[in-house]
Amino acid sequence: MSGQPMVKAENVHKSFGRLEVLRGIDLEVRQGEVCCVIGPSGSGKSTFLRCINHLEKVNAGRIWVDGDLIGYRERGGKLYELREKDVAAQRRGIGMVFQRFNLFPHMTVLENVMEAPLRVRGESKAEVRERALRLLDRVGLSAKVDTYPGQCSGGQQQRVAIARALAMRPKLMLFDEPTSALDPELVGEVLDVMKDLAAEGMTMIVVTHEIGFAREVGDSLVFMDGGVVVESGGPRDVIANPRHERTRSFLKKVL
Ligand SMILES: Nc1ncnc2c1ncn2[C@@H]1O[C@H](COP(=O)(O)OP(=O)(O)OP(=O)(O)O)[C@@H](O)[C@H]1O
Repeated sequence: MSGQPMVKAENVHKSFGRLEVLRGIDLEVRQGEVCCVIGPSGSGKSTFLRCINHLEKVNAGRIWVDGDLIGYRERGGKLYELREKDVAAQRRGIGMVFQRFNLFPHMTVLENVMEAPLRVRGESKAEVRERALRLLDRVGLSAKVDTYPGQCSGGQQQRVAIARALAMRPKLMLFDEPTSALDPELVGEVLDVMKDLAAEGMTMIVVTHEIGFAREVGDSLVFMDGGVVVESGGPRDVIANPRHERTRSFLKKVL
């Protein structure tokens, strides 16, 4: 395992107007680690994920992904914001899966997975197509490649969204409550795909309410509340022996 963390966040602050949402987040995620993030609604989990790929700009603090400072260039102790095309290049290395799948409804499943690589890379259509088909096979959707998102279940659409993110060959995957919008019977099929990804060594940060998944698949568990990391550690440890009262009372509600 390399010495450099895949993700390093240092004293990250983010406010929306007067609302201070992140109040000094520190976090390190190693290469190949599955880091699960839990916490009450409004604690800043989504905002933190969005800061990692610069969908939100931090007000203070820094985030590095694979050694790259996200959104900024540092020179002479000062930070300069990167140009949009450089931010876009950084984002290509970071796959994100949202609660709502946001697929293009007028494109087939296969076209959805091919869209981004065709738009940004100099690969041939045949290469992109082959990779997209392989990824759709991997998420169990070979039979659905020529259908439209509207003809797929929520679980299938979310698996397409995962394949779409993987099509950019990310080094890091961010999941923002990927199963919260699904009917309960469809949750397992999405979690299984994520489990496989984890087993293949993908570095993942997963905001989730699925405590079972965090316990079983997570290498680390982070409990956020009020815009700070209240505690973190091995998932089984944090779940069985929370050190803080806030973690204890949150877990009591969700377990
Ligand atoms: N673009 C925005 N503008 C203003 N307020 C925002 C914005 N994005 C998030 N917020 C506010 O920031 C706070 C934290 O939101 P965030 O979505 O990060 O929390 P969360 O922990 O992910 O919650 P949940 O579990 O409900 O998704 C909330 O009060 C939310 O209303």
